[in-house]
Order: sequence, then C-alpha cells, then structure tokens
Amino acid sequence: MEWATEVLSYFTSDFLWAGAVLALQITVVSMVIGLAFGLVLALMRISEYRLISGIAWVYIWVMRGTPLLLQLVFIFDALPLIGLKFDSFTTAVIGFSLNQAAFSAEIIRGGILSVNPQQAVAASSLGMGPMLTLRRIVLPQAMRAILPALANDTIGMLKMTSVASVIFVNELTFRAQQIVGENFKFFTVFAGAGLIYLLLTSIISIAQMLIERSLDPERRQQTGSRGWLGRGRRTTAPAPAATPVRATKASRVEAVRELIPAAAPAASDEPFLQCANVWKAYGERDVLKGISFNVKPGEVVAVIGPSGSGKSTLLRLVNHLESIDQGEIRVGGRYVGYVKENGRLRPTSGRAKARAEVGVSMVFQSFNLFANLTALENIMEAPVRVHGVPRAEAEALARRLLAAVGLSSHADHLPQHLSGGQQQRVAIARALAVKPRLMLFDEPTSALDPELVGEVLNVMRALAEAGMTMIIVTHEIRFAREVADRVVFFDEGSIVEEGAPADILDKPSKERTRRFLSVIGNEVADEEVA
Ligand SMILES: Nc1ncnc2c1ncn2[C@@H]1O[C@H](COP(=O)(O)OP(=O)(O)OP(=O)(O)O)[C@@H](O)[C@H]1O
Repeated sequence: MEWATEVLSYFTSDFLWAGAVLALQITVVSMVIGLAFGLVLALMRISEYRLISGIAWVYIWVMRGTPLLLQLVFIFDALPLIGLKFDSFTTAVIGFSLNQAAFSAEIIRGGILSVNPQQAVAASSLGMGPMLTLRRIVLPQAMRAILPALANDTIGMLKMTSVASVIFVNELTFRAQQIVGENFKFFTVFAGAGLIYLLLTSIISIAQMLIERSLDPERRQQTGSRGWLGRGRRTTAPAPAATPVRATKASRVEAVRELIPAAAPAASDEPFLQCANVWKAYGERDVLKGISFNVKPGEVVAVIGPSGSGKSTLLRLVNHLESIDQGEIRVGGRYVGYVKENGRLRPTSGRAKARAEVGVSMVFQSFNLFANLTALENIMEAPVRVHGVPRAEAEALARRLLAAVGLSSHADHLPQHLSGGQQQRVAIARALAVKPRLMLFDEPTSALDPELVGEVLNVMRALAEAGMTMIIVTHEIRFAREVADRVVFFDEGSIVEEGAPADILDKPSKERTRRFLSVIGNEVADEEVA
C-alpha cells in the first residue's frame, strides 16, 4: 500500500494545495463577475430593441465560438500592445469572466424563458416595474432551471483553470505536472491532485444542493425558512383562526365593503372610464374597430361576445398591457402610461407605475398567481413593494382580504396547492390589495371546473354590491343578468349593442346578439342537463 501513502502525501501536499487555492480563487471571482455580466447580457438578449439584443448576440457568438485558451493568450499577449498589461492572475480572471459571461447569459436567458410570461404580465398589472418583477418574481422561479447548469459550469471552470497555465498561472494541474516532471510518478501525483479536485467539486455540488433546497418554495413553505431570493421577511403574525369558508352573503359583502372604502368612488354621473374611438390591430387584422364606451363610478359592466371578438384586448388596452393604435382611453380622467402630444398619445416609460397611480387592477382567466409566493405573500407583494405599505400593515390587510374571500386558513399555501377556484379568489384579493378604483375581470371563471365557478362569482357579487367599479368579460350570462348594471355585446371588434341586462339578454334588438345568446343559452342548458 505504499502507493496509497504516496497518493495521500500528494493529496495533503502544501505545494499542490497552494495551486488548488489559486484555482478556486480564479473560479469564484470569475464566476461572480461572469454571472453579473451574464445577467446583463441575458437581459440584452431578450430586449425588444434589436440593436441591443444584436450586440449581446454577437458577443456571445464570439466568446462561445473561440477557444478559451486563445482568449487568454490574446488578453495576455495582444492587449499590452495597446497599453493594457495585466499579471497572470488578473489575466486569468478577466479571461474566464468574459468567457463565462457568454455561457451564463444563455443559461440565465433559458431560465427566464422557462417562466410563464403571464407571471410578468400579472406583476405589471399590479404596478410592479420590470426590474422589480425580474428580481421578485421571474428570477426566483427561473433559478430552479438556472442553478444546475450554473453548477455544471462552475465545476467545469474549476477544472478548466489548468488552461491558465499557458499564461503561467501556477495552479493545481500545472504544479502536479511540475512534480511529475521531476519524479515521473504520474499515477500517484495525478491521483493526489485528482482527489483535491474531487474534494473541491464536491463542495460546489453540496453548495448547489443547499441553494436549490433554499430556493424550493415547497420546502420553504414547510420549514418556514426565508430563502435568499424572491421572498421577503417571513410573515410573523400568527394565522388567525380559520373563518368559515362558507361565509354568508351579507357578511361577505360587509367584509369586502370594509376593505374598499377608499376605492369605491362617490356616486357621480361623470364617467370613470372613457374609451373614445379605440382602434387596435394585430398585424393586418383590426381587432378593435373604433370602440367608444364609458363606465360610471360604481357601475358594473358585463362584456359578452363570441370568442375572438376583442373583449380581452379591450381590457388589456384599458390598463395599458397593450398599446392603443388610435383613439384614447382615460381612467379617472388620466391616461394610463401615455402623454398627449400634438393630439396623439405617446406611451411613456413607467407604465406599471401609472397603473398603480390610476388604480386599475386586473384579474386574469388563468389566475396568474406568483408561483414562488404563498397566498398571503401574493397579496402583500404589490402593497409592500410598489406602494411602500409597511409589512405589518400589508400583512394585516392581506389577512383581512383572505378572510373576505373565505380563505383565511390558506394563507401559507402555495398556488399549486390551491384549487382553481381558490387561486382565483386569492387573485381577486391580490388585485384588491392595491386599493384599485377600477377592477377588470377577464373571463375569471372560464378556466374553472363548473363546481368551482360559484365560489368566485360569490366574491365578485359581493364586490359589485360593495360599490366597486368593474368591467367583467364573461360567458356567465346568468351572472351578468344578476350582477351587471349594463351589458355590452361585442362582435368582430365592434360594440353591436349595449344596455340594461334585461334589454340586451332578453330582448336584444340585433340579430347577431340573438344568435349569440341562443348558442350560449343552448350551451348553458346542455351543462345543466349534464
Ligand atoms: N398578442 C396578440 N397577437 C396577435 N393576435 C392577437 C394577440 N392577442 C389577441 N390576438 C387576436 O385578437 C383577436 C381578439 O382576441 P381577444 O383575446 O381580445 O378576443 P376575446 O373576445 O377576448 O376572445 P376569447 O373570448 O376567446 O378570449 C383574436 O383573434 C386573437 O387571436
């Protein structure tokens, strides 16, 4: 076993460990710089500006397409010709960082693209700006896809530091070669060095495992740990006793009314929402063709119409999730993220902020709760991060909102552990937490199983009775009849007719409306039979 003793002696050799520490230093520093630069490149790559994304693409193309060894030699030998001279260690760090940035950029971009884009849309609708959304919602979810690939790269880089010997960096492999050059004991020297590499890469693997565990929302939910990305301070208030899920109608209305006093505008005939001659096209196709309609404070408007008629598009234009081609929309007398110049609307930066200021909130068909946050955190996110509400206050509000939608006992549940109906009720609570003055509902029950529709409609009914101004795109004709003050029938991007529910739904004046209602009516009848 003489060889084993020899391997052990090289494994514990100070000379080799000095090289290992150098390799580790290069790896850690280069990885940190490479990651930061890689994040910038990834964001440039997904930029809508082609010049910016093109610059990033070219950089990544060059750095990934040329050998690291050449890059190191270039920095070491060629840059001094223009007066930039670096020592071996600095050259290695610069070379590895620049090279790693290209690879990290694509890994990070892949992670970002793996996150459902609707998460960012929902954040934006709550007034969260792009960087806040990236930091709080997108990156925490993307990290699960990013981390394994980054850990691979880190391990790869640690071993690749041996390439730096070409510019005289005296790292581990280089040192092992020096020993072998003297004693020719290939096996024992390289085995000792190999064990050192194995130990260091094992530490990286363990770090990867710990970070992955700390980012796992399920695990953090169970252990109550804080994690280091994407979650704020752990909520501390004890969960109140669960309120009965089946709150009475009166108590629900009362609870909701208490939570939106500031949001419910005083009764007035002045329109709160004004849409004037609104046009929108996607490509060659006009989706909205000169829509004009108003909504008064406290009014509930149900928008109905065939699939593809432009109903959702109108909602997205109202809170500027899409931009208007022609015409204008004003909410509370203000443009949402536009300024008027020479008679035309020009989009401004900071649309999310404008949405928050005007007070428009939206509830989506597919709920779009933030997957990395619990129900309570979903509701607290915008008040704390956008409106600067102190955490304790935001948490108290969030718990009251959860109680109002009958979900007190689900505060610490992640979205994936809630039924569709529960998720939609949390989404409504989240939309209410920013004290909106106008609520937009985009087919809020369409993605739900029939038995879950009622619980969501009950919450919306309570909101309507509490005086919230609402526009509801819906196929729930009975609900529209019962709750809406006005029904607007859309077809092919135009308003065909509008009026009181009894008029539009029972005795429509237009043939197109009659045909639509008879189809919908038959579907409802079929569902009832089923
Ligand atoms: N981002 C987009 N790019 C291209 N076309 C789009 C986009 N968004 C919507 N459309 C198209 O615009 C038309 C209107 O869509 P919209 O979602 O507003 O209809 P809708 O009346 O809400 O329909 P549904 O009830 O099925 O949701 C559809 O033909 C749709 O395919």
